[in-house]
Amino acid sequence: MSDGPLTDSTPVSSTPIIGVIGPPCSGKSTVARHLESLGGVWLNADEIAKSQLSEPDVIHELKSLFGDSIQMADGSLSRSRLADLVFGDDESSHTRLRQLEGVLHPRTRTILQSEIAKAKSDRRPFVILDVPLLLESDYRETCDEVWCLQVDPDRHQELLASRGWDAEELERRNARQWSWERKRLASTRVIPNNGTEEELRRLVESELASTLQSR
Ligand SMILES: CC(C)(COP(=O)(O)OP(=O)(O)OC[C@H]1O[C@@H](n2cnc3c(N)ncnc32)[C@H](O)[C@@H]1O)[C@@H](O)C(=O)NCCC(=O)NCCS
Ligand SMILES: Nc1ncnc2c1ncn2[C@@H]1O[C@H](COP(=O)(O)OP(=O)(O)OP(=O)(O)O)[C@@H](O)[C@H]1O
Repeated sequence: MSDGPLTDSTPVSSTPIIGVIGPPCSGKSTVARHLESLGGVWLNADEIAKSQLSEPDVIHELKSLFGDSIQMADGSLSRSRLADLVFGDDESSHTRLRQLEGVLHPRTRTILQSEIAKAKSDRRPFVILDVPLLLESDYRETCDEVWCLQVDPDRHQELLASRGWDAEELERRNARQWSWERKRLASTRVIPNNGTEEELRRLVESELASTLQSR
């Protein structure tokens, strides 16, 4: 492990951007959280997209697209109702997912780009770009490295269970993403996550050291 995060001597251009991708519920956020504890700036696209769902103009636009039933009594949008509308395997679900992405992705991209620019100007040691659809949304060229989580099927079932997801929930989301093989081919490192969190943390530290030393 290098002697700690890079200091202020980090030239602006050298803030490396590490993309983290992998199947749903495979450990991306766990990896990103540990990288953040090692000095990185964690940019979480899922959380940014979720935050947009409480913006009044987004609520208005999505209600006009999908109807009032997506809004709950407290005025917020129901993510589970939205998931049921967009993650089906019929053509109308595909259309609705494209409509939802059309509302959320441009906003998410603007925020991500602004946060990346800030991290560079602040000469932060590195940025973690935690974007499930990183490749599908053309962020590959933004990254200096892309780490792809790998999880064995049995282990994946355990992680899914800890989230309360069944195989069907995983499949309906997987079906709307690139295959794991295609993601691996576009990645610079594969991060197996088939052991304990401590083993994952140790692997993350050694891969980060390798990434920073190769700069
Ligand atoms: C439909 C929504 C409201 C469901 O919310 P929910 O809390 O159930 O899921 P959450 O947002 O935490 O996503 C969990 C996982 O689902 C998968 N997923 C989410 N959106 C998509 C999508 N558009 N295409 C494929 N997979 C997706 C990802 O693996 C993600 O990590 C939400 O997924 C959403 O708004 N998706 C559209 C915006 C988007 O594309 N987000 C991904 C950021 S790259
Ligand atoms: N090595 C591990 N040992 C035990 N639990 C783990 C391990 N890795 C991840 N988990 C747990 O599995 C669940 C999914 O992990 P995480 O949220 O990091 O996945 P994710 O890929 O970010 O999910 P999403 O697709 O929703 O973004 C979490 O409850 C997390 O605590």
